[in-house]
Amino acid sequence: MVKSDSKAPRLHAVTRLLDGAPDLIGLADPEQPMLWHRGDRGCVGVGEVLRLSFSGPDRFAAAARSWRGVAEAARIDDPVRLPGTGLVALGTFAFDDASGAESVLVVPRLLVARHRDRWWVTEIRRVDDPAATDAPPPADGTGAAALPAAAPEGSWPGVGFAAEAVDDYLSGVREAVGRIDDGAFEKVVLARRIRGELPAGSDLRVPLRRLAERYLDCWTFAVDGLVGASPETLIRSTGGAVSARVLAGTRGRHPEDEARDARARDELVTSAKEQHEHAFAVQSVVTALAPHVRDLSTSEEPFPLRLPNVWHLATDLGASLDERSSALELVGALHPTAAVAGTPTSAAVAAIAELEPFDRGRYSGAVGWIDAAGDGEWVIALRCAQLGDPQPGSGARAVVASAGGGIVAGSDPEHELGETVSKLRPVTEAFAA
Ligand SMILES: C=C(O[C@H]1C=CC=C(C(=O)O)[C@@H]1O)C(=O)O
Repeated sequence: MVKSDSKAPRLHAVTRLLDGAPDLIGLADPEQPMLWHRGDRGCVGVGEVLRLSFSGPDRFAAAARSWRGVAEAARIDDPVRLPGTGLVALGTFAFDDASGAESVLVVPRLLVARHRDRWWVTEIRRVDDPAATDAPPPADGTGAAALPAAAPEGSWPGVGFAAEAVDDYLSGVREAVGRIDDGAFEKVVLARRIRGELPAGSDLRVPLRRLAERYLDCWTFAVDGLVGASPETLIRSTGGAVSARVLAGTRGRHPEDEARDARARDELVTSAKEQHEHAFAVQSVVTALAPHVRDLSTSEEPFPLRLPNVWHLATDLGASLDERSSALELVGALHPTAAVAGTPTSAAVAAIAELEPFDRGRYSGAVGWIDAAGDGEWVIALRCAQLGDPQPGSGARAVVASAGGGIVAGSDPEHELGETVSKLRPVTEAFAA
């Protein structure tokens, strides 16, 4: 492992267009998948040439600095020049400054990717690796690269989950509402966890495919054992254009009953409490982004975003980048938004540390990718599960999923609990037998 403070290793990245249209999920490693996927865009990483590891309050800034060093030292042969061609790292960052979870940037050995109707492969080698050559990926005679072969999909026994400490969650929500009434803060996001066990040899491409096929408006991801499908874009930064999608305010869906489902949506859109909760989240993103951008605009009214499991109140933001901030620097400026922490931020983060009886790890942190130009896409790590290392002997892996919700004046603990059940559905259904 290369530590963030060591001299930047020299990488050589070669990108070539692909002739065919590979099944990206099929190419993922069954047990250690590395994936970023939404509709007709995405990438799969195979193997690993570099891993940078970070922790503590400086983790985003240290990662941005290290990545800039790696990118500047790299040799990049990229005639394709699309978002995500050339040298790319995928990453996942912990929520809390004091988290015991590692934040990482990982550069795969091979990246197979798609942007609409263009497909490409990037091969990355370490220049200091004696096995490295200057040879580009094998070409098929037309200048396009040849496709790697996908292994057939294996078995999926399924994971059943058990809830942890539901009473602690309910009493935490009651305590938070009391503190809000006393004026300690205005909003806090409290979460709870569920836990399961994945038998050895399970093929994680099965839940990833389910998430990608079902959650079309979400980014399906797998980075260093963090697997999920998030609807909330923290930041997308490509070629000087910046965008984000802020979510806060939720109702469970009722797809089996159209009238009831429409009532849930209308109730969400007209609820003063939900609009209030949403406004905090939008304001936190606008305030954090404003120093880095110009021409910042938002969708006029929060709109109802329909996902298979929930309705969310959503606001889309767009802007032009005003300086040479990389996507990672923007992530560092934005995190944690009021969609996952609360308002004011520091009081909310302190209340989370006190009222949630666990380390969130990477849940509600950031997950995404960055390229050598500093462009990238990062989502808030929601609707996801963290897989542990294989246990000695059995090879089974712990699977821990978390979900939370914004607590404001008037929040009802049982209602909030129900909301976390809806938010956990992407994971519980994708991991089911
Ligand atoms: C904190 C979570 O969701 C956030 C994103 C959308 C809506 C939210 C809400 O309505 O409370 C949360 O702020 C989660 O999914 O665990």
